[in-house]
Amino acid sequence: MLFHVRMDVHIPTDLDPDVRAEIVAREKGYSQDLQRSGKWPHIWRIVGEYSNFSIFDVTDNDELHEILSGLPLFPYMDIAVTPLATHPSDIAAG
Ligand SMILES: O=C(O)CC1=CCC(=O)O1
Repeated sequence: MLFHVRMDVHIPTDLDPDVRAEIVAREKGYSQDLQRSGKWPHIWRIVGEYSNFSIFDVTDNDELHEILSGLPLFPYMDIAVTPLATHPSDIAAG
């Protein structure tokens, strides 16, 4: 199942810089492992915002929830999930 996910990051400005750097580094590793596995095939920075648009390719809602709630930055994010279905005009879908 494909999902479009928007993540808006709001790290408190008073968070210790070393703690912030450690969380952001863990986030990168977590994300890149999932990208390599094929479960997170796209991630795009939204221009001018500390936000991203991502595509997830997972088995079901529960797997997506597990992945998103495991993000090191999860406590500092607003997340919006949109499930995707095949468009009848998509030539790639046949
Ligand atoms: O910077 C972001 O958009 C938050 C994020 C998600 C995965 C990652 O590496 O950073």
